[in-house]
Amino acid sequence: MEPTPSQRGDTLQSARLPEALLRAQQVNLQYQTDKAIVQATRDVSFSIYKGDRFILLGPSGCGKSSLLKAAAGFIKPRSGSFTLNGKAISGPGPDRVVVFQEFDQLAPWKTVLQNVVFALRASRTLNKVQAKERAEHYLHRVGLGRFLHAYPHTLSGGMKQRVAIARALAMEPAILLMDEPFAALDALTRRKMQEELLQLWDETRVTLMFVTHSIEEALILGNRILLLSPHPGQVRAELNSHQFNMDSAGSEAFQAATQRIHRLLFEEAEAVTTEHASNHPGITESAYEPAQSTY
Ligand SMILES: Nc1ncnc2c1ncn2[C@@H]1O[C@H](COP(=O)(O)OP(=O)(O)OP(=O)(O)O)[C@@H](O)[C@H]1O
Repeated sequence: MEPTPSQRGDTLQSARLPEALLRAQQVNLQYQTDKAIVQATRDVSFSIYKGDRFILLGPSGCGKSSLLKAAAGFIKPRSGSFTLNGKAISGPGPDRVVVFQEFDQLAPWKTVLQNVVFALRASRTLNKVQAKERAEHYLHRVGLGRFLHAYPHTLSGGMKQRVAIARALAMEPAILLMDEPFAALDALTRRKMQEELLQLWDETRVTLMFVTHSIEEALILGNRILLLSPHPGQVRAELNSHQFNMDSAGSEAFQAATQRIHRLLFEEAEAVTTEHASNHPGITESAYEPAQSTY
């Protein structure tokens, strides 16, 4: 049967991509050192859509952190551009908040609550009462309601990281930029934090850009993964991975996806192009699919 005009419209609508929230176009990042110019990334392009859990995955030194810093506005591309909602990124802003690895993210002389309130007050959008209410709300959300008045040195690594995430979420940014946020944690805590991040995402649908060099972490957390080649980082492939979650690790499809990503990352580009995504039920290539609930 012929589709009705409205059905045809729906099909066209669903085939159309949404506007990108954050877009990198042909980004070349370089560092000038005493001795030489270090090319960190070469012509990297990608688009992150609202609600994505977008992962930058690649070996050490491929430029993941540099891309995140450039998206945050801390460093400027040598050429190419970053845009947020179509506007060029020219410096840091409250619409992009970064969570780093655990080390020293919190002021040790401030309580948990004061740390979050301070960040909110610094952005000058909330008064004292509003900032306190917002801070308490997000600290409860990450399960730290009983630790509002604790000092950072009395918290475990995982709890400190939760404060940093609550502080970032409390800023209600357009995108949360996370640079290996769980890398310094032990394996069990890391797994718990991954689970909590997915739960938080389910509740908030915050857009995430997440840097990791762990294939497993990328598959568990991401709905889309950008694979970068070894130094200097170039885009190797872009994959959809929303079908995996905390419970998938160890499954056959998960193992197959892990092996395939490993090959894509570490084998020669020519060998990679001979392989086709349809041979691998675990992950699909390129075509955008929005993030879905992880439970
Ligand atoms: N401040 C800097 N000055 C000079 N070179 C730098 C600087 N920061 C990074 N680089 C170089 O740029 C390249 C990319 O570094 P970057 O930290 O972005 O990689 P990465 O993929 O995040 O690595 P890792 O996973 O080890 O953190 C590397 O060769 C690195 O040595």
